[in-house]
Amino acid sequence: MEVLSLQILLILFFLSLFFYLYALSPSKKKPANKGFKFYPIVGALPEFLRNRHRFLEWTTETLSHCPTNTAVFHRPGKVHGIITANPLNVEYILKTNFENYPKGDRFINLLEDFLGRGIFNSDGELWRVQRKTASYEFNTKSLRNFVMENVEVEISTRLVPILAKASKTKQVLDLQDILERFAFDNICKVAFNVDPACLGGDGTSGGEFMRAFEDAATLSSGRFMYVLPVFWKINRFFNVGTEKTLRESVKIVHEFADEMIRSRMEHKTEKNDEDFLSRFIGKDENSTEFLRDIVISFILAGRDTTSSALSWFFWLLSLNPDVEGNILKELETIRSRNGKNLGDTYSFEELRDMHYLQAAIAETLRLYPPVPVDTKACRSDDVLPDGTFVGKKWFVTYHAYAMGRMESIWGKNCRDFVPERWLENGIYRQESPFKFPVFHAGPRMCLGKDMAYIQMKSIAASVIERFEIDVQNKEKCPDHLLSLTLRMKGGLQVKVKER
Ligand code: HEM
Repeated sequence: MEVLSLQILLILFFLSLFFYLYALSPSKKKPANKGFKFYPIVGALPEFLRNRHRFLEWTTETLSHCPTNTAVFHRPGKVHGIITANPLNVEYILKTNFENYPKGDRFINLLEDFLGRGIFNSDGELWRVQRKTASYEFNTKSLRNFVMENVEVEISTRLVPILAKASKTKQVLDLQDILERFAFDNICKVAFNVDPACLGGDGTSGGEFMRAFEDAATLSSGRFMYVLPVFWKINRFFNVGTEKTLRESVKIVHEFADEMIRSRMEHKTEKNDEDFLSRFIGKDENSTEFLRDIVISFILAGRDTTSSALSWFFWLLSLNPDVEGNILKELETIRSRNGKNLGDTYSFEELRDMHYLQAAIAETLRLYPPVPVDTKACRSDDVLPDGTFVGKKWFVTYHAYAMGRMESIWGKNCRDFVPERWLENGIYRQESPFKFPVFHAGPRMCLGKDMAYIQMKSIAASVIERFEIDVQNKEKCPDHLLSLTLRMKGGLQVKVKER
């Protein structure tokens, strides 16, 4: 409580100072490039506090008014950085001068209590070693088959029965919650061949693990929103407030993962080696802690990303019945071409042939990227391709959400939902990952992209061909809930009806 009062006092102090100095003429020092307003001493803090609840829209508006879609950001305490939505800069940061833009200590420290130094939260040699093993495993056919199999079982034994039941009882469901449970079950199977049964099953211990994981992810990422890092560090030191909850959640997650690892190591030869943990355990030199960090990073990466994408996809579909009609037509064509009945499992090749569905999902990702902003640290002074200077230790953020809404990249209809923009003669066409960095780009590009599309297309196809999804209050765009991924505040309330 005392710590909270101290924070409030400090914030009030900064705000009073700001009003004293600038309330009557706030635009005098406006930078020439129309970027963020900033003031001596307090930097962009007043603007940040005023817009924190609409962070993505505020930063998108600002970037779209800057000549090169890049803006400098000053916060108190020597925290400087740039935010960019410029594809040339993105290519330079993520690929051309990759070594100069690591995640950096600031980012790593924020997530370290939870993620340790897993692939998602490490740089340099530690990252390289994990990346090498993981990229080999991600490209194996056996992993793809394992994923396909698990997705199919989860769809047919849990997802479809839940929706069918709700269709009979006319119950309102939170589709986002269902998709998150689906993704969590799925990624736990792939990560360590354990079924937490969060969707449908009784989910007793798995449910606790999922809730703790959720809290740990949300509270760790909440540290990004502190005005000064010292505030969360004080809370952590005294073990109060959200830091106390975070510590408890992390403990549950770590204990659950440690137990999985211990038992798997004891019964090494009994389980088949399809999941990630077994594939990494194969290398004897890895410690339990190292294995835990890797597995937790994978769960984090594969958990909320696909469910976030699909939640926004179903909301957009409810506003665009013509797109839904085109997807239904595509599915019918594939079924009749291959002599399949409604409800039969789609093979990998059939999923690959769903070009229109892929385009509709990519279009969703463009407008609602699950990882809307991503931050790196600058190792030494540099100048970006658009001429922006970046200083040593500055943060460098690329803004995937803003990039999806830039007229300079996507043209006049950049805010419209148009799957056709991804198609050339009916065939899905990839975009440059620097224009569309939704899966990151360069050496650290997402390893789970193909896995994610398999999962998203399988779920979307199975749901759309069997059910009409009636999104409640669909005209209102759901509010954003920013944790590490872009989720919907209050979930996605739907009624379903069997076709
Ligand atoms: C729609 C779904 C997904 C999106 C949009 C997405 C996006 C991203 C992004 C933006 C990054 C870079 C994060 C950073 O370094 O700051 C990333 C990294 C990563 N993703 Fe995904 N992801 C998705 C699904 C998945 C899935 C299902 C997995 C499977 C486990 C996965 C595994 C990974 C891994 C391991 C990394 C770390 C790569 C590295 O640092 O070398 N992703 N993803």
